[in-house]
Amino acid sequence: MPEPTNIKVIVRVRPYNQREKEQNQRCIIKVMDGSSLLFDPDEEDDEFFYQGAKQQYRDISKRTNKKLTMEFDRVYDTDHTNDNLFQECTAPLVDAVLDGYNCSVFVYGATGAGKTFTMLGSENSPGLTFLTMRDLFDKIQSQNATRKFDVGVSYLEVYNEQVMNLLTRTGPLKLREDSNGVVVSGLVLKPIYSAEELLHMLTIGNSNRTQHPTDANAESSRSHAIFQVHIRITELNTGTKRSVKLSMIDLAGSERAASTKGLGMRFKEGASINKSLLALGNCINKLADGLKHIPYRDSNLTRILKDSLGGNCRTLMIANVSMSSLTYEDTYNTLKYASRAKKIRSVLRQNVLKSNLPKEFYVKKVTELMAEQERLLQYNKGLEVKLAQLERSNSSSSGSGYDMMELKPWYSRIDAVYAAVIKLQQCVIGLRSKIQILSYRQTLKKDFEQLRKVVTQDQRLIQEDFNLFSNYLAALNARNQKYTDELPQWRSKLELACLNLKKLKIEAKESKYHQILNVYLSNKDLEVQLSKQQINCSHLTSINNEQAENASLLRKSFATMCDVLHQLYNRLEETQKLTPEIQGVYERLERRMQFTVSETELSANDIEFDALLAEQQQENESSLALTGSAKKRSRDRRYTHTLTNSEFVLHLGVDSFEDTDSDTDSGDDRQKLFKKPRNLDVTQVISNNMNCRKALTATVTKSRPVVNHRMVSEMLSDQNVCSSVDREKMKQALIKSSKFTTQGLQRTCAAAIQKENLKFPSNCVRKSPRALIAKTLAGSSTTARKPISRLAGTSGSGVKEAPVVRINRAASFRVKK
Ligand SMILES: Nc1ncnc2c1ncn2[C@@H]1O[C@H](COP(=O)(O)OP(=O)(O)OP(=O)(O)O)[C@@H](O)[C@H]1O
Repeated sequence: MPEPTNIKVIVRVRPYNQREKEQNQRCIIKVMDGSSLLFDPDEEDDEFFYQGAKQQYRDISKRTNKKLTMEFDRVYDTDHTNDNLFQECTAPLVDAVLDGYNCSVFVYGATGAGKTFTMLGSENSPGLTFLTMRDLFDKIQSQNATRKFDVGVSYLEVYNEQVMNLLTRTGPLKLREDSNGVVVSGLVLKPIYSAEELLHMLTIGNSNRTQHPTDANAESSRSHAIFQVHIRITELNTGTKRSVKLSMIDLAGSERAASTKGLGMRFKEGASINKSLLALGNCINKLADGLKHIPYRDSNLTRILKDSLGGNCRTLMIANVSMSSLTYEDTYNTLKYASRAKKIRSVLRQNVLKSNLPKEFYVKKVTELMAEQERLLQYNKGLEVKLAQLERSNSSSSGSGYDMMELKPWYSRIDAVYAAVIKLQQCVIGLRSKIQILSYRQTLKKDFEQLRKVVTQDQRLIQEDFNLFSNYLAALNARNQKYTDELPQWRSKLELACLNLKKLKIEAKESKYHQILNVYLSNKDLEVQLSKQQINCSHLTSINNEQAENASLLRKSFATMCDVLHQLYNRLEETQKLTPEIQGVYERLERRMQFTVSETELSANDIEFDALLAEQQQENESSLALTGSAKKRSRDRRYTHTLTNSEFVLHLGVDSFEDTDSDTDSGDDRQKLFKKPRNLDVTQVISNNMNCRKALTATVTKSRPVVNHRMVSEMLSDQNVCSSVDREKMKQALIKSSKFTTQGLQRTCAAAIQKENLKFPSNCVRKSPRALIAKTLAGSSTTARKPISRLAGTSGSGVKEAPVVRINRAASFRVKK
């Protein structure tokens, strides 16, 4: 709020100077107390001497004393120092400046009255400007945490009505007026960051000030000096900005030309000074009288001081006077002006920078905020209504509402039962997996042992190794037995857990929360299924690794044995020691090896196997997504499928373990699914243990007789066999024998011919059996028929028995390998 205030006026009385002392002038100022003085008092010993004798009567030529008592805000006697003035008068102005008020201090008085001494002081006694600026910077430093200060200074002098920049010694500068008041054109503020810098600027300006000695003052300032500090204050928390200025003005001395005895330039200076001071006096008078029109424009000094005198400014006027009667008139004038100035009232307000935003912006903003407040109030009301509804529905747990507090115990019970089922299921399946793997190892070791016995000639070694083998086998047996013994115990625990689960499900069905609980139970069932799948998968991986390892070992051993065997066979043959028994063994061996299917058939198997895996995978995935009856139907389908592919199931050995959902699966089903692994023999292992493939190829091999039939027809065409009788017999015999592949059959025939007709090289049997047969037929029908008759079997039992073929074994084996 703007506050009306008066200019504060203080009077400072300086002591006598040397000249005054010498002239023994009387004291015209008597300081009565801190705020009043008596101008031109009566002299205490006002004695009148005439011709050296004291007279009883007063000197009638002497002027009567004025004895004017004057009141000011403060009167400082001669013994007061600059520091006293600072503490009492300008220090409070510093606080006012930092509060956002413009402040001015100006000194007024006759030349030599002590204005410069008061404002600038001396080395020993710094003046008000120095003390005030130092205090200002101290206070700025102490407020740096909450406010930002931008400080700039200017130092001007008005000399002979010209405005000069004392800091840059430039000018004259022009004055103009704008909305902010009087502005000095071209004046650039000097930014200041420390008190020292500021005082340095002050010193520079003082040194540039125009001074000339006068009769009244040896260092008389002939200009008005205006030192201004401009401060922009930014409140860091609110961002509010203020722009203030503190002006320290040292006026040139008011003087009478007579007293200064100025001539020429000095006279002109004096006239100019007097003109500006006269204008100042006029302004003060009119301001004191409360007139509206103030003639500030009468001089540059009053234009510059416009703010300080009648504007928004807290102003301190220091009237400097001498106590000597030598400056009687000047002192009287000074005191009169000071008294007048005391009556000037100004209206103060804090300087807060105006925002550039238009009023409409704030109106709009306020409207928006009010609308937002209204919206939030409505929203709040809505929330309160919803909260009340929720509280009501919570308190009444009837109807479709449910109470979590009641459901929690259900969830806890279900979780506990399912956790037990999953854990026990893991134990049972894990045990079975171990038993199966151990059984497999036992069987395999036994088979190996038998084979080793056959091939090892050193009986002593056999005995030693047999002991080791027996120990190993016994250890396997013991472990297997341990697991087998433990299994029933775990199975019964699992069954008990399944029973508990079943009871819990029935209980849940009868509960009022059955819908929620059913969903929860279904999820839990899926968790059980998932756990089972994971254990199965892990078992399959381990058993598959073991089998693959053994298969590799056996394959290598068998290859070596075949080589040895066929070398022995050749030796026997060469030495005519080949007996029908040995040949029969070979025959059986070859038959066993003929489980290998053709490339085409393998591809077909692969495709079917992949399709089956894909189907299985799909079912697994869909079973996870199914719940309730849909899941049950899906499971039934899967079990049916598994049973129809029993070979596949057997190979995996662990496909079906107990199903926890025992109310949907019969015990028989489980029994069927729970088969022990097959007792594997050597040939099964050689076939890479892919019994599952064999099972899957069963459907493919069904078409084999058709293939063979076509092959045999082709083979026994007119081109190959001349006699229709032989052809028919051979055809029948070969049709019965479904063990030959197309190429195998041709080679068999070719080998038989080659055996009988040694002129044919043996490699023809392998490379071009068909050509060999054709050549034979073309060369000699009897020669060609000879092996054929043998092939057809002369005993008459050829149809029932497998044809006895004298095969070139080496060629045959080479082909197979
Ligand atoms: N209060 C004081 N105590 C002691 N000496 C003072 C005091 N005031 C002024 N003087 C002395 O009086 C002399 C004149 O003072 P100063 O120069 O301040 O006068 P002035 O008013 O500035 O004169 P001008 O207007 O001519 O510049 C100086 O020598 C100064 O030291």
